[in-house]
Amino acid sequence: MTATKKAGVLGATGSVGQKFILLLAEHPDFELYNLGASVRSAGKPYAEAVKWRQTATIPESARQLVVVECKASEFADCDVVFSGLDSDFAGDIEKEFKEFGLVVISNAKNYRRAPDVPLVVPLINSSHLDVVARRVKQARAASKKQGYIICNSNCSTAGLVVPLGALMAKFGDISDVTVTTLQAISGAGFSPGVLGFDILDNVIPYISGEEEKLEWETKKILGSVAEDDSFALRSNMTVSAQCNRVAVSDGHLECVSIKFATPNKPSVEDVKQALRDYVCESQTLGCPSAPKQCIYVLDEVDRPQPRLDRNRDNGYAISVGRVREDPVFDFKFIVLSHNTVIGAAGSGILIAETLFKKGLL
Ligand SMILES: NC(=O)C1=CN([C@@H]2O[C@H](COP(=O)(O)OP(=O)(O)OC[C@H]3O[C@@H](n4cnc5c(N)ncnc54)[C@H](OP(=O)(O)O)[C@@H]3O)[C@@H](O)[C@H]2O)C=CC1
Ligand SMILES: N[C@@H](CC(=O)OP(=O)(O)O)C(=O)O
Repeated sequence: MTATKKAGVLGATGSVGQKFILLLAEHPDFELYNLGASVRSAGKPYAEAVKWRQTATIPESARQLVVVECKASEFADCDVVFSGLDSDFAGDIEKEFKEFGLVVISNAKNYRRAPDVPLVVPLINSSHLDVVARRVKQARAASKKQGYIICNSNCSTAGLVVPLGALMAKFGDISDVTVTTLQAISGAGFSPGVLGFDILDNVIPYISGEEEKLEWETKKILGSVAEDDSFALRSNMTVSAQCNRVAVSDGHLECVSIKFATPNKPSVEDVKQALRDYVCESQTLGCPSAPKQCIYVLDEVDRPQPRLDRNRDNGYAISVGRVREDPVFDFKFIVLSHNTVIGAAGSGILIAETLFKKGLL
């Protein structure tokens, strides 16, 4: 099958960027067309510019592509641009791309709180893309090219909101959430990343800004779209997060407790079944990267585990285990998500596939 849409990747040499290269290399709809990174990398063939850290080898389709600077004019022919840029630089660069009329799907934090920017975890709130759909249709009717930014969430937030959203869809509002994360080192990126000496034989109980992101982004993602197309935060939910860095390469594990707003509580078996039954829009649309199952509920007492479970459905699925009653809240469980796939590059690709299926790219 020949890919029909040209894709650019910004930050192509980084932790998220390398995952984009792997996931897009054989993609049926998107062709790796332009790769961007800093001036340190620009001008070199990708294989020379990148310090490759994936277990799969560099795809042939990327090896010889010459990395360019992240200037919108270099990406003028792209139908979609995926950004895995360092957040120190993503703000200005993504804005320039949007103003140039390009579609940017960003992994950086810079625009997640912007009132007109959808913050999307495609397994749970792809409905927020409707805002973009309306803007694109209006622009097309006026024969204009519409640039816009869509953001992915923080990687820990992506894992958390999937079971929360699935349970809210079945049983109604959740009023209280506590989450303690054990986050992989790939989440800290490669430049400079976590020093081996700091993480070996150790756990670091602090990740800058992470707890605030989990507590805020969850409410935007699980919130609604107001009549004026702004995003209304879910105000009746309190989220409390504690974040830790652990010596795992990929895969964020999260210990979650939840309390439902309703006095009529489901049983543990009802909760497990609702998670297993959950179906997302990218599945019903037939998006090529959609997981076979959004949420795998594991019954083994010692699962999920990052090394054993992070690659379910190529990293696009979430694993949930140890679902049980909580003596303080209602239920507690463990969530595992692949931080650079469904927590980053994979989410971006599912968003683009959803736009493509809906004729918006
Ligand atoms: N890692 C993860 O699990 C997740 C990360 N994110 C977010 O995604 C983004 C990328 O993260 P990550 O891949 O981990 O980071 P890395 O540090 O691994 O990669 C950063 C990328 O940005 C490029 N870059 C740095 N400076 C500039 C510049 N001045 N101009 C253009 N490009 C530049 C680098 O290019 P060069 O090699 O040339 O320096 C590199 O390609 C961040 O905003 C991060 O917060 C989001 C979700 C999950
Ligand atoms: N901070 C996350 C990675 C991430 O998602 O960052 P951000 O929210 O800035 O995109 C981690 O360290 O694992």
